[in-house]
Amino acid sequence: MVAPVRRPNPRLSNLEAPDNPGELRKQKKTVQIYDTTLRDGSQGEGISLTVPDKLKLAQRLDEFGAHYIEGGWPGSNPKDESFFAQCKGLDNAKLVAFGSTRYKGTTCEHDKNVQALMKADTPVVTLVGKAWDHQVSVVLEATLDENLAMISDTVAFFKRKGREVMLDAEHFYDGYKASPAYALSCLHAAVKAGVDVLVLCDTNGGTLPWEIDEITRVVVAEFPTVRIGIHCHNDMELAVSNTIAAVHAGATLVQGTINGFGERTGNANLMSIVPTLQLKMGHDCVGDRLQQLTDLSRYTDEITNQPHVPNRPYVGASSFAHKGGLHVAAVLKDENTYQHIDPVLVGNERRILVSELSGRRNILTKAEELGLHPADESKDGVEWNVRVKAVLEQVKELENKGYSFEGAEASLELMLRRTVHGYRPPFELLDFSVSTDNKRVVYGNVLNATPNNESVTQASVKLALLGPEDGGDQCPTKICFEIAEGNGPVDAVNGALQKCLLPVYAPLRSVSLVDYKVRILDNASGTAAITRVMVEFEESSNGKRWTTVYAHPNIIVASVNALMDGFEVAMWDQLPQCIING
Ligand SMILES: CC(=O)SCCNC(=O)CCNC(=O)[C@H](O)C(C)(C)COP(=O)(O)OP(=O)(O)OC[C@H]1O[C@@H](n2cnc3c(N)ncnc32)[C@H](O)[C@@H]1OP(=O)(O)O
Ligand SMILES: CC(C)C(=O)C(=O)O
Repeated sequence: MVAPVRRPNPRLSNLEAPDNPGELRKQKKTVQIYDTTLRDGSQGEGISLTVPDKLKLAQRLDEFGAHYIEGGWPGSNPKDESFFAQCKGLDNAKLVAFGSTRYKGTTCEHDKNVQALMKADTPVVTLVGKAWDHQVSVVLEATLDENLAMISDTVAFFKRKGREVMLDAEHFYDGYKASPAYALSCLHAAVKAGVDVLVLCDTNGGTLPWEIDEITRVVVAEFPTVRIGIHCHNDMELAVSNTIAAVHAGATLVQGTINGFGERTGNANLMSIVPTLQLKMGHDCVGDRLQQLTDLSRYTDEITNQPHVPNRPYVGASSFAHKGGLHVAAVLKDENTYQHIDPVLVGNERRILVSELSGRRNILTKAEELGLHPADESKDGVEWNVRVKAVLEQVKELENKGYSFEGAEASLELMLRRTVHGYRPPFELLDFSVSTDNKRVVYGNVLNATPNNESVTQASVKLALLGPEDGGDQCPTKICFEIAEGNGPVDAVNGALQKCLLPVYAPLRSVSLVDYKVRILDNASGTAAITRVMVEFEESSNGKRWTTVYAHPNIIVASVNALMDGFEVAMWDQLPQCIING
């Protein structure tokens, strides 16, 4: 039987945020966070979590203050079953097992999926039930009444077993638009069977925020004593907005995933929803633990082996990165001029970038971050401001030639340090040369010959090792000439440089080249194009990383200079060992 329904009342539609704090406080409520990264999130392409990964993530979500953690679908695969067998001792969150309502034509006692859910032995069970008549006919190939019985039987079964039960009403919004009476009757069937939470799903992600608002209000009014939840997908990039709209309309539980991971274009991103609910709408979700947000997001990227997305709101590396000179100047006077919140609230930080779009203040801030202070630098009578201006001009000029300092702060640091009065580089490159011999070699006998190319690259470098300024006779400048072979030009030059430098700067042994990126800047010039080389280094003793940049029409010149700069950075804090007779 289909239950009677109330039609949506357009006058109920109201997307305006309360505009006075009193009203906001009145509406402030706890919104429960239901994380489904371990279940719906792992339906995202490219995401495959091991059981230990799932256990670690569940632990982190628990520490973060999620109210519910959906661990998986126990009837789906052995991995999820094993997760439920091992996941014990969450402090704050309730563990949830997910599965579908019983299959048609059977009973809960005989349904494999239902029995697997039982075996998972979790305090909470979430059931997906169809709420769109079209899907019932086409996908389940069941009658509308049979679907209602599948919902109510399964909810009642788990209620009898003492579980907290949620119904994820699949396709609810599309179902409501197609047939409001039937969609609501699915919810009524669950409520009559004792369901604890009705979760309205925008399964295909195709519903607009004002439709979510209007339909959610109808459900909230229809079931005033039942908790209403929301589950959105991001097919129109509206999953976060739609979730927020549902809460504004009365939902008190939100389902979503960390970083929005999920099938197709993903699920609603809890990393945007939680701070918005707390900081903009005054609801309570995880309290002060909101400061763990950025860490949680990046930890999850690591564990799922996904690249960090810098422009993710709130948690991205660029979320509070300021580049334009005017913005930087303003933010330094008052952060709120170009920031909508204090990044500390979500565990993130403000960053100042340096590029051709910078003004003086970008450079001044960087210099301060590096501990270079005007007071130290005026010994030669040149004003600090004059130096900064010179560096700014150099940045703009070099970016015009193909450099990019945003991703290579070490090169900027070098430029700043080199302007400091009395700065003495640890070495100077006097000469270098590289040659590659490529020989065609034929292996085997005449009948069965395998042609191959064998190449050997050799590099030589001539360096002046400068030593300390006051080294005098004890530690004079030394000329070093070394030759090395390598797999290619960069490897060979690197080898020769290290031969010269290691005897003088022993700690350089723990420095390695971890990334090497080449980009052709004016591809119209073909092989004569300017090449930008970025080299990333790592100091293994402390995990410190830095990147240098150089641009030149000759890829080898660009690479050697970026390498040399990287070594210079590594040698700043190290005292040279003098070699008198080396
Ligand atoms: C919107 C969502 O995200 S829902 C979650 C989707 N996630 C997943 O499907 C991941 C886990 N799934 C699985 O491991 C498998 O699909 C299983 C174990 C659940 C089912 O596997 P199988 O029994 O081999 O069935 P299969 O996946 O081929 O087909 C699904 C069956 O479930 C039925 N079904 C679908 N939804 C429901 C539902 N809400 N209630 C009851 N039965 C349902 C379908 O009608 C179909 O049965 P049919 O083949 O008799 O028509
Ligand atoms: C099963 C549910 C929660 C789902 O993913 C959806 O309907 O979008």
